[in-house]
Amino acid sequence: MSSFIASIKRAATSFNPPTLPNDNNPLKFGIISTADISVQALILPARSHPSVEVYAIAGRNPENTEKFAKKHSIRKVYSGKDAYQALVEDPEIDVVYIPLPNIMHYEWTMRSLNAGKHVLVEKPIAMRAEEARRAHELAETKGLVLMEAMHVRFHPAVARLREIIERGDIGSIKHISSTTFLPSLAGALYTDDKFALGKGCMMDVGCYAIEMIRLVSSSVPISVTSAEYDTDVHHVHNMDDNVRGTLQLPNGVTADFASKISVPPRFGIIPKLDFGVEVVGEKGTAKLNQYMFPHLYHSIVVTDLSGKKTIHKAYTFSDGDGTRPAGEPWWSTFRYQLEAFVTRIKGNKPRIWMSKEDSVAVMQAIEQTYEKMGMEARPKSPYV
Ligand SMILES: NC(=O)C1=CN([C@@H]2O[C@H](COP(=O)(O)OP(=O)(O)OC[C@H]3O[C@@H](n4cnc5c(N)ncnc54)[C@H](OP(=O)(O)O)[C@@H]3O)[C@@H](O)[C@H]2O)C=CC1
Ligand SMILES: O=C1OC[C@@H](O)[C@H](O)[C@H]1O
Repeated sequence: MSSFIASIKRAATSFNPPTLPNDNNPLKFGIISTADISVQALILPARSHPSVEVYAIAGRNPENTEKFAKKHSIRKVYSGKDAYQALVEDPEIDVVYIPLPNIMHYEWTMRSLNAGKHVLVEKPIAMRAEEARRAHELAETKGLVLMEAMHVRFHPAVARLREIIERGDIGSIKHISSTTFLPSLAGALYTDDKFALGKGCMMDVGCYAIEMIRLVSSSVPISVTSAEYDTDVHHVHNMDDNVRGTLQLPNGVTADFASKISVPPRFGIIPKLDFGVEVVGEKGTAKLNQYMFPHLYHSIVVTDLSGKKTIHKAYTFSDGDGTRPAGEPWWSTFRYQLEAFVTRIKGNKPRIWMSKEDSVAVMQAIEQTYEKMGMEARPKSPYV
């Protein structure tokens, strides 16, 4: 009962976090578009980060954009046809956050970097591994920070799972299984026009399943050995859903993943979500249940060969210091991600990072999955 109440308290605080005053010279963030995800991914996390001010927003529709800015107390509004470019050129802005449809990520990352801004771009970083590489090369040349918002990496629960594996509790890894099942209420149904925007299950939640396998195994490269999909929920011939795949990792380790964005509710009403990663080792297994919203609840279940189970949980880090705080139990993956991103911009080393190599490896695995499914690859960015 007490853990249920603690979970409700964490959920309530994460949806309505305390607003801390900004420090003297906060980083000014500009958001390109009024995408819903910016609220969870940046606007709420920024409230409790003294070094972040969500300063500007750009949207295509003036009325919507004004309304969004007012609701979230954003000072500066750009709207209309040239709004995105005007925002990236705003000399006041230090960082651009890009929650645009996937097909637009590469273009607006390149435009923002060329305008001298640091960039936080939604997952997947681009349409192709080559675009991810080029974007990172430009960031390196310009001395700017670019990071793909692969938020599931950043929570202490994931770090704890890695510690358990690294200290040998389950012995050497043999197999990893990873699942991302999103309820149909939360996943947008695919229609024909979504292909051009770069949608598809692998570009949506499938990339998390791949990322979790990479993360717990610390493996680059990985290679996709088989993949299959269904189209029977959306009935759109080139839209993958219910993807199942297998992977080969270094040292003979194997993996499988399954991803769906349209899992029907249990009994017609209870949303069913499953974001789990299970690692099978020679001395036991370790499973992290619920890596997507781990601040709400999660568990890491370690089972030894005799069947004995030990449960671990981690809502904060145990080694907090001045540049890398321990966090708060209600901090979401997005709040920890923002902490790491700002730490890097300030020239310090974050505990966890999503590097160029990580982003390129995820994109490569997505490309390989489409190829193995015998499916048309998502379009490349038209931006040159
Ligand atoms: N981390 C997470 O948990 C989540 C991440 N995401 C990621 O965020 C990104 C955006 O998600 P998505 O579902 O595509 O969001 P939307 O379909 O809501 O699109 C985002 C915004 O892009 C702008 N836009 C510009 N051109 C177009 C266009 N041609 N069609 C539609 N919108 C356009 C619109 O803003 P405006 O009109 O204001 O300019 C729109 O609100 C994706 O990369 C997705 O992977 C999404 C959900 C959750
Ligand atoms: O990243 C995501 O996670 C949550 C989903 O609702 C969304 O479709 C996806 O892009």
